[in-house]
Amino acid sequence: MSYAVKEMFLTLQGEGIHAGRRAVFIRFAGCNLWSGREQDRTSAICRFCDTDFVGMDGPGGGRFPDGAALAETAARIWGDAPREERFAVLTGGEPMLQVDDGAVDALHAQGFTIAIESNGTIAAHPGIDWICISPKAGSEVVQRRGDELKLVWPQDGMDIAALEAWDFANFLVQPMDSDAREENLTSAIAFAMERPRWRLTLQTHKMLGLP
Ligand SMILES: C[S@@+](CC[C@H](N)C(=O)[O-])C[C@H]1O[C@@H](n2cnc3c(N)ncnc32)[C@H](O)[C@@H]1O
Ligand SMILES: Nc1nc2[nH]cc(C(=O)O)c2c(=O)[nH]1
Ligand code: SF4
Ligand SMILES: [Mg+2]
Repeated sequence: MSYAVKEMFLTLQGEGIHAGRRAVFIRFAGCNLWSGREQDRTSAICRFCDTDFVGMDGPGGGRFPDGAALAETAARIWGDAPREERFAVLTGGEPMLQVDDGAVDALHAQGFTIAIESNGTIAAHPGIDWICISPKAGSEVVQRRGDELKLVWPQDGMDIAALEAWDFANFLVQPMDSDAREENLTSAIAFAMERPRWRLTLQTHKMLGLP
């Protein structure tokens, strides 16, 4: 199938266990928890999104006819750095609306280790090498195992004990970026102080001025 990609760019992973790692980000267009239109935000399931994922008009974005075209562009963006370190982060929008065998096999054929950032409402593709799930209150998460669970905090109506029963190797709490970011940071610090199983993660790319 073809893929609608908002943007594709080289940066450092800003969040989570792989923070600081060189990565090609592939931001797929569209999400199942919000249309991406501001007028729909207050009625959406996910209301705090910090990302423009509408359309295919960003840097490196476009319609890719098949996995080979997607992966060749990712490899070109990775450039001359060592091939054995190639690392791609599939995000969006919700990448699992589009990611399929064609994308995963072609990225692997180009030597990429593949990570995903997903809301977990659609099962992750089994070929993905690193699964990060970020649950959203009011949604049904079906992907309850993976490498990192990244809880954006605070979120009303989140059952933390239920999250802790899921099968993740790492439990991370990330302060919500909003007009209340300072209170949210204080709350996220308190969350991690009270629950030593959870680690604080910050959106370091925003501090560094990286995309
Ligand atoms: C834009 S989402 C795209 C991937 C997927 N739809 C998801 O929600 O996981 C990428 C990451 O940013 C997080 N995020 C989105 N808005 C945020 C905000 N305002 N503050 C902190 N993290 C946010 C999401 O929870 C997710 O972990
Ligand atoms: N540098 C950088 N790191 C990120 N980690 C997760 C991101 C995302 O939007 O999925 C993101 C992003 O947009 N930029
Ligand atoms: S699920 Fe992810 S991409 Fe969709 S609106 Fe929420 S944070 Fe944004
Ligand atoms: Mg982001």
